[in-house]
Amino acid sequence: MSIILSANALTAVPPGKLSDARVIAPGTSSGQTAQGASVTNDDSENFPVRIHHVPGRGRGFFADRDFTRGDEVFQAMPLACAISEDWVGNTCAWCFKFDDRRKHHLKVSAPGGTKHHQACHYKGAFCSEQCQENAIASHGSRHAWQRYVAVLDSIEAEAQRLKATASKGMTKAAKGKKPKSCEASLVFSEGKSLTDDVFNPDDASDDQLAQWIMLVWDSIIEDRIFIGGLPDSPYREIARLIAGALCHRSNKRSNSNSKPVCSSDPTMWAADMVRRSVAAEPVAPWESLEHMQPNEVNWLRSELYSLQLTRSSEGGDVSNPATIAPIHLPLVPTAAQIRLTGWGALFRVAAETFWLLNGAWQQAIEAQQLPALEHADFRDVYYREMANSFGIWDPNDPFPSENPADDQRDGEEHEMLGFAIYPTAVYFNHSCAPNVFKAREGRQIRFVCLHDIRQGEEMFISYGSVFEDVGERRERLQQHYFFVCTCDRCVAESTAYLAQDGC
Ligand SMILES: C[S@@+](CC[C@H](N)C(=O)[O-])C[C@H]1O[C@@H](n2cnc3c(N)ncnc32)[C@H](O)[C@@H]1O
Repeated sequence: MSIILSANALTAVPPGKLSDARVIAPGTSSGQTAQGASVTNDDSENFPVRIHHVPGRGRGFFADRDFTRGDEVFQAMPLACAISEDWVGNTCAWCFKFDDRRKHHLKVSAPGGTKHHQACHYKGAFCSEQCQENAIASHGSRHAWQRYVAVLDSIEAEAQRLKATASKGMTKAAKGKKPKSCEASLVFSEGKSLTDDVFNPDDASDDQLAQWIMLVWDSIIEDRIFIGGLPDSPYREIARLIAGALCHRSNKRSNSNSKPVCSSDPTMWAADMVRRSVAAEPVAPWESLEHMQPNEVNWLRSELYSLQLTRSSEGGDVSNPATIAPIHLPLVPTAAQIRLTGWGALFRVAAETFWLLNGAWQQAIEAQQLPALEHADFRDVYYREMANSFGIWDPNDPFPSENPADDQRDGEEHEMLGFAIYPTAVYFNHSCAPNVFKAREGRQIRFVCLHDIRQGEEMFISYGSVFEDVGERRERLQQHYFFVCTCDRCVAESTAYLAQDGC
């Protein structure tokens, strides 16, 4: 992907256009398309890639036939996207076409507003009536579309309210009155009362950690922790992206004709999802999101590790794990601990984003007949967006570039207009010497071979720049995607580096 994690991690890169219902026939080359091509749930053997598990990397896409440079692997369609606040007026909300003069004249606005309100407080714009119709159709009905826009409208109203409340708080503080918040000192207080009631997360299984996270979130909701904070702009955009995904799910659940996922074979359902998202449905199916790596536990482990490193700089030796004091977490986290400890603070941004969306959702529920927003539903999308979403870059990179080295650039020096979840494309692992290129065409991403690829080889994209040195690349990937890159190039370069250092 040019996975770019949006605000967080992988904002994968460039995507494409829709609505001409094209599917790449398996075995055809770039540009050759076929209406309703034959990738179906019953003949996934025609799907040109297979999903296999790779030790240390999880699932990955492997070529199921020989490809030559320039061949298209498949095309992917987003399930949900968010245009960044800075570019809402310039970017078509459907095909992502950019206009630096903000000439897209069809505004996305909630029904019933005044003319002034509609002109000034729109949630996006379309470059053509066709794009507007495509967007409405993607929600299944005009009513469902209006419901989605109403939620976007409420997010904006809620954000304005929080901004006003925050600036009142600042005025008070400036007059010498303390703001009510008790988070002034985010003390790292674990270890102060080491008892049997604590555990070391390094010793806990992923399932145990997932259950512990549930307890933290139950308390966040019950005790209304981190409520009223205004998350930064990228997280407000994530709130919009989650709103889009959850509205699609609500539409899906009310549509009794929707087709269940019937296979446990990952290649089978990937083939089915790609076929449906490109040919049959104008957005990727909701179930495709549920197959994606959830990332929440990986995120927590990575953040806790960073906290340990921060502390280690005051005495521990980062290169010697034995000197890094373990973090102890309470088995039953209390509201006070979540509010006041360093580990509790790790949940702040997600919680603020949840409360923002929840406030908006509450406003929209009654009029729009939406089900209540559960924190588990929110987290389902929030943590999957991390390390799994693709950046929408402008300009699109053409393929091939005049300079072949440019084919490996991943949005560098481009403007990121927003980000989107392409659930059928997330099985491309990363390599710092990728063999697949992400080419955005409007709303779609076409995955195109950078080199000849033999049947059985793994297919890789890059999750960001491949022009840094191995240390910088690994650090960025660890920070944004929570993994130590084990691609052949990183392994070779780090081995050469250690050999040079006499290690
Ligand atoms: C977008 S997902 C790719 C699909 C993923 N392997 C799965 O099973 O769903 C990104 C995740 O794959 C793994 N990954 C991708 N490329 C890797 C690499 N070069 N080295 C190690 N892990 C990698 C990491 O866990 C990363 O967070």
